[in-house]
Amino acid sequence: MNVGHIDDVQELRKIESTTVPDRFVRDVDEIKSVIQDSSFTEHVPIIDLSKIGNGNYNEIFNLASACQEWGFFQVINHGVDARLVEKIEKLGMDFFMQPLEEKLKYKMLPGTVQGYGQAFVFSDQQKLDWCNMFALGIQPHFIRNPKLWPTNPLNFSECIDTYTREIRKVCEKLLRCIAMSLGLRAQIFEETFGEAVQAIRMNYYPPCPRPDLVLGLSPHSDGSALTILQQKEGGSVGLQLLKDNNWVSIIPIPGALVVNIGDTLEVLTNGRYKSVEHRAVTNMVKDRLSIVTFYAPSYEVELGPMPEFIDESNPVQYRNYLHGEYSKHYVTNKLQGKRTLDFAKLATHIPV
Ligand SMILES: O=C(O)CCC(=O)C(=O)O
Ligand SMILES: [Fe+2]
Repeated sequence: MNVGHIDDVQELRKIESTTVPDRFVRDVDEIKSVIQDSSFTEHVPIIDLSKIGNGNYNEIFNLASACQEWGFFQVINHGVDARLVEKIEKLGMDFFMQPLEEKLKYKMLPGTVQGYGQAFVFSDQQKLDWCNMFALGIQPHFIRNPKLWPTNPLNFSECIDTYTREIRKVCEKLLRCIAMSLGLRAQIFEETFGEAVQAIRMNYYPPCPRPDLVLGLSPHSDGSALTILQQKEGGSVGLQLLKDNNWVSIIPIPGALVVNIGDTLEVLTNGRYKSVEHRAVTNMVKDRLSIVTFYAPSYEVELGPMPEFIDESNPVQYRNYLHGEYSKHYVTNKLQGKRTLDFAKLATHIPV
């Protein structure tokens, strides 16, 4: 695989150029509406997780509509300690601010998705994202690569361990709530998933001299069941989702977690809850750190639409497959909107 030369965007930033290398410059149609129309003010729904814990059916109803209409929502009162959130953000920033040489000790090798670098680059023709990533497999334990767990900054790895354990509880709780919002038994996903796979990715977007020409992260849907994203306060607004053909910015609520439906839940619900295409854009003066958790079924689990979502007016839309096969397909293809899910989509028959 020849991925060509991949510039490290933080190093580019140090040159203080007013231009960006060609490999980062997107085609016009790809970039459209990166500069937001400020009159576009729709907000993703807000879900109060503490209300659901108290059996508030109204909030479950809100969750159902958030999943169905948006595929994205912000969660408040999620129970993760604010000090832990602050700590991982600080250590994450400290990690990215280290000299390149230190970070390259954990280099993400071409074609792999763990460590420091740019994932999803497979050819020297591919455009690059204005982003540095640091990713780790967390659970089950066998997906961990201990060589990639940093010794610097001090306590970073320990903090990742604590943080991911806390976030896992939120994932489990959210999946129970989502099951209830679909009229299913709360434990159904837990039972289906087996020993769930959990991974973390920190995305660091330095300021960019030409935010109008580049993307922070290419449009994609997530291959997970559920994704939880936390963003450092004071950073730029960067995450956008595609709704009714418009890119809508998610304005962060301090302390909230952004949650989105991944491809796996789309398949399981036979398209009732769909994964939504999203991307990140950059800013000329502000940087941004996002800390993202991907939560998915065990690799050995066979997935396909659940019978509860199939009837005469809702024919089967996806085939059955092992989650491990999908996961492999996902990480060996470039990010390209929702195209990755074609892997599972059945051809739709147009009646004649
Ligand atoms: O940084 C962001 O806002 C987007 C991150 C994301 O979509 C991802 O890591 O899958
Ligand atoms: Fe994503």
